[in-house]
Amino acid sequence: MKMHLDAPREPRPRRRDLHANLVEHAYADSATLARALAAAVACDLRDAILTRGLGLLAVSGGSTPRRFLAELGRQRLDWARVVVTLADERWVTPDDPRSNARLLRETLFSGAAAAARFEPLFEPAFDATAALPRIARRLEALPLPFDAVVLGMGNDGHTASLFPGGDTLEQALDPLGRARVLALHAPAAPEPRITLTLPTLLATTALYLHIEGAEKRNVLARALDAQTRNADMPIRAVINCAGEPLRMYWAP
Ligand SMILES: O=C1O[C@H](COP(=O)(O)O)[C@@H](O)[C@H](O)[C@H]1O
Repeated sequence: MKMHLDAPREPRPRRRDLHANLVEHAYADSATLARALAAAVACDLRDAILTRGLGLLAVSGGSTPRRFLAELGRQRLDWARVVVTLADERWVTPDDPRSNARLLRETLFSGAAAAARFEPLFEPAFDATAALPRIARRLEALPLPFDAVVLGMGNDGHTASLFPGGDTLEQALDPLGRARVLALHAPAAPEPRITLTLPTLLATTALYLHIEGAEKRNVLARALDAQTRNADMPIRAVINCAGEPLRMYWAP
């Protein structure tokens, strides 16, 4: 397994293997976690810029990553050489408070990182399904693998917008599936979603899971239970299928 450095001068995290393919980095609080995760992702991007001239990053939305995204935007990086997309998007307009693109505008892209190129998972269209071909064309042009993918997780075990009960979940979880991105409707999701598929999320050099709080830790433990199926809690499919151990960043 590869070693990597956490943020310089920060207290060392508690680090332990929770599963053959899941390494936990536990921090004392959310602010320390955000700095450490931002420093780790910035290292991945700088390395990629040196190696191949650009850094390719996918980040998640929702409520958890706000502080991390703001920290990441403050990292010293040649942002003009970075391409950013989302792991998933809610089917709302880009100025809606639930838009993950809006979250990025308010955090990651509020300073120097605005020089990065952003590939949104949104196109003006009648609905998510109608927008999909245009979004997919843009995503297919990205030079995968990603250099870093940062996932979140909901309390039902969804990650990106791979929701239990989603109408296209089986296709989205197919490790050999060809689609990079799909539209998905799920009973638990308040609006239709656009999500990167499992093989797309796993096409990355570094794969992170950012979760906070005791409840999400318990959700993760349930996902790893022998009785759980990938389709019940899709985060399980990510952990089991990732080519490199998933780096879980957690704080209480
Ligand atoms: O809807 C979503 O939920 C998950 C988890 O969000 P959180 O608010 O519980 O942190 C997120 O990872 C995903 O990107 C988002 O669209």
